[in-house]
Amino acid sequence: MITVTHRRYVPYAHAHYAGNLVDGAYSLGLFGDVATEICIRLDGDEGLFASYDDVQFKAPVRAGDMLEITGTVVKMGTRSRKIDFEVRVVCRGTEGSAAAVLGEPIVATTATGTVVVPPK
Ligand SMILES: C/C=C/C(=O)SCCNC(=O)CCNC(=O)[C@H](O)C(C)(C)COP(=O)(O)OP(=O)(O)OC[C@H]1O[C@@H](n2cnc3c(N)ncnc32)[C@H](O)[C@@H]1OP(=O)(O)O
Repeated sequence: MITVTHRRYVPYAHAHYAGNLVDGAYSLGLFGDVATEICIRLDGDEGLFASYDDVQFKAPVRAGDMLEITGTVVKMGTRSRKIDFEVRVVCRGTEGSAAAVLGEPIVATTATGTVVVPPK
């Protein structure tokens, strides 16, 4: 099964809540981009997101985080592709412009969703 990984820096312009927290929808936007690449690689089309079965916000995403976003296709239907998603924080700001690579990535967001590609 195909896995696609994106890496993304979270700009401070996206901080939305106290403590520089980013809104949960930010992770869903990142999942959409990963799903788009999966659809292009599998089907030569950007595809359309049909639904999420489950979304879990397990730990905060903060401005200044470096994220790793993965999507793995777990089921191929005729036109539907079910995908498991995960956002992991791999680097985080400490103070001022100082930042560190985390020894153990933090799993921040997980989801399962379905994309649909057009008929061939
Ligand atoms: C990659 C990221 C992109 C985006 O984020 S795009 C922005 C958000 N998404 C949208 O705007 C999409 C809006 N929705 C639609 O346009 C349509 O709505 C769909 C194209 C998603 C589906 O419509 P239709 O093609 O007419 O569906 P069907 O012919 O009834 O089913 C085709 C396959 O898709 C599965 N499916 C349909 N709806 C859902 C659903 N809501 N959740 C899970 N699966 C769905 C079915 O089962 C079947 O699957 P099987 O081909 O494998 O047999």
